[in-house]
Amino acid sequence: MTTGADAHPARPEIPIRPLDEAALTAARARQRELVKPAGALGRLEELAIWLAAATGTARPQVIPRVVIAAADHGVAAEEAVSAFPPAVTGQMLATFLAGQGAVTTLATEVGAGLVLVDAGVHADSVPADRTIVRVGIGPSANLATGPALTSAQVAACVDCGRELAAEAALDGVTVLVGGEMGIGNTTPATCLAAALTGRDGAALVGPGTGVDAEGLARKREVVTRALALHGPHAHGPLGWLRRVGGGEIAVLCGLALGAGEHGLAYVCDGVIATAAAAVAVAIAPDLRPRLLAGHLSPEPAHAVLLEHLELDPVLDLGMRLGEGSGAVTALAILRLACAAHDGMATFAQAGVSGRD
Ligand SMILES: Cc1cc2ncn([C@H]3O[C@H](COP(=O)(O)O)[C@@H](O)[C@H]3O)c2cc1C
Ligand SMILES: O=C(O)c1cccnc1
Repeated sequence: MTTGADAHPARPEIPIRPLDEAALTAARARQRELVKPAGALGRLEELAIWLAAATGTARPQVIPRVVIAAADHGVAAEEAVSAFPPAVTGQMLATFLAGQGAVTTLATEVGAGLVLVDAGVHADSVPADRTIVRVGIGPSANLATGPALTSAQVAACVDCGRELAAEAALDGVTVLVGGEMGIGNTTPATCLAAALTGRDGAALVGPGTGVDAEGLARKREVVTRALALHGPHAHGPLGWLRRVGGGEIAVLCGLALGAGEHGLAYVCDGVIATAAAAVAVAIAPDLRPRLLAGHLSPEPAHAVLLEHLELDPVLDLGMRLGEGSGAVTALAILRLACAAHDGMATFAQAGVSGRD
């Protein structure tokens, strides 16, 4: 396997739609007129204004879709970095299909549509269901001994994510959530967090699914080894994505980019989805204002990524699952924010006296 320099350009040109200034101004003005003291709904006001700007309408609606990308990882098979076996990735896809996973129950409750993507699940454990979108690649290679993906695999995954965002826009979706399932994927996510922020990788390693002290030490060693192996050769965010990423992370990177291209809002979940979004922002910096941090995960790399992206999480509930579960939970708050923004009367309409 080659560790030669990355051949592809670091920053392909991806046109990101700017926020809609007119909708932003109109939504801000509306908030000032609603029958409450200015600012009294706190972050709910900001959320409605943000969604107005992101979706280009003064009275925005949350029409959500969750794309769950799944992949297996050579680093999980070969370096024992997870508390669970790789077979769980495909088994959880089957659980999602049955509507019985955490994210699927939460998504049903907030009325979000779901799309499942196979971005490299082991062929012997992936469900045969025809509704699953298939990128057509296998599990990533062990990032501790060589590049995780080939350039062609990265391109196929990123294109798949961008296409799913385009389809969502055509279907009238306004808010996209990227979720993931991939045993071992906190390891690539932590590598990417270190690479993008310049922080020490070992210090960003967390327990993921709950590895013991020995597993944690092994994970730190693996992350340190991977960063040392690839650092001298990696050029730009796409180079890092190829070397230390994974299929589901590349799909979610493309999904976030696609949200930017098609004028959708994008809600980041935990450490893996946020690492993917951070790669997308490194490729296309104009994407950042379209992102919302749904929640804060206790994985150390997550806080560092959010700080790097200057994103303030909506929720801090100690959730450390992934799947998109934290972002979907935040959709409930976003929906309430929009309900108040749209449904409240103005002072004039309600016949309520304004400030002295
Ligand atoms: C049953 C089960 C359901 C999950 N749903 C999400 N994850 C989460 O855990 C994995 C990452 O943690 P690590 O790097 O430690 O393997 C990913 O699949 C992530 O989505 C799950 C993990 C398990 C075991
Ligand atoms: O932050 C997350 O999303 C996360 C944390 C642990 C395991 N899987 C996902």
